[in-house]
Amino acid sequence: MTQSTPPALETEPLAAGELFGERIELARSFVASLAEHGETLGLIGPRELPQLWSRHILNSALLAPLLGGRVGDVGSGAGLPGLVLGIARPDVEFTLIEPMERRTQWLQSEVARMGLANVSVLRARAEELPGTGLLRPLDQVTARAVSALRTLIPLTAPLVRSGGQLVLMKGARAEDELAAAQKVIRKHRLHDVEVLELGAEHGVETTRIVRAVVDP
Ligand SMILES: C[S@@+](CC[C@H](N)C(=O)[O-])C[C@H]1O[C@@H](n2cnc3c(N)ncnc32)[C@H](O)[C@@H]1O
Repeated sequence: MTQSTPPALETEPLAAGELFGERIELARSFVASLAEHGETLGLIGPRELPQLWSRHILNSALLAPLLGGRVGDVGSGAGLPGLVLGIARPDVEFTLIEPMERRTQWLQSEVARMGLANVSVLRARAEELPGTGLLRPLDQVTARAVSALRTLIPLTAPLVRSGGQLVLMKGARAEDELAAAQKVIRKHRLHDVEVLELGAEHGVETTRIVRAVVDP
């Protein structure tokens, strides 16, 4: 019987230094830990290793310049984008909101291992948080690969203070999802809705962000 060789971890792209600056060692440490444990813990698939830096880590880090204040990341999973952003932006306070126990344990252990004082983990479903007192209204909410905008906006907008922002990572279908979400955009009184394309400025795969101001 032949044994297949596990796919190799992607070599760190040049843009990583640009995006993480002096935090690059912490980013490397997170990538190494995710590469070692991610598949066993069901956080990433085996085919993700050859694209771990470019498809996941740098893709998440692209949001860093858009953030400030208190930020919640809904559905963090392995830590994308919230934990990566917590590494890149130690001046911003992040709450990683994730309902699955195994994933929150992973997030908590990584936060403790890297000593990230600006990152906390909350085991919850986003829609169950408003009114509980567990989370003060946030300045911004991020999310990546959680659901289509039509369902994501009702999960995220109630967590944001009046005048705060949604910063939602979307792929090529951003405009289609926006068209299908017009009803919830009106219901949650979102305005200044825009699609930003990020990545080209760092020579990495581009990603599309839907950003909107919440005005309840
Ligand atoms: C496909 S994974 C994406 C994880 C990560 N954001 C990424 O980009 O790799 C979706 C994550 O959203 C979480 N999730 C699903 N519904 C949620 C909800 N209502 N509130 C908070 N998190 C939720 C799931 O547990 C899961 O970890």
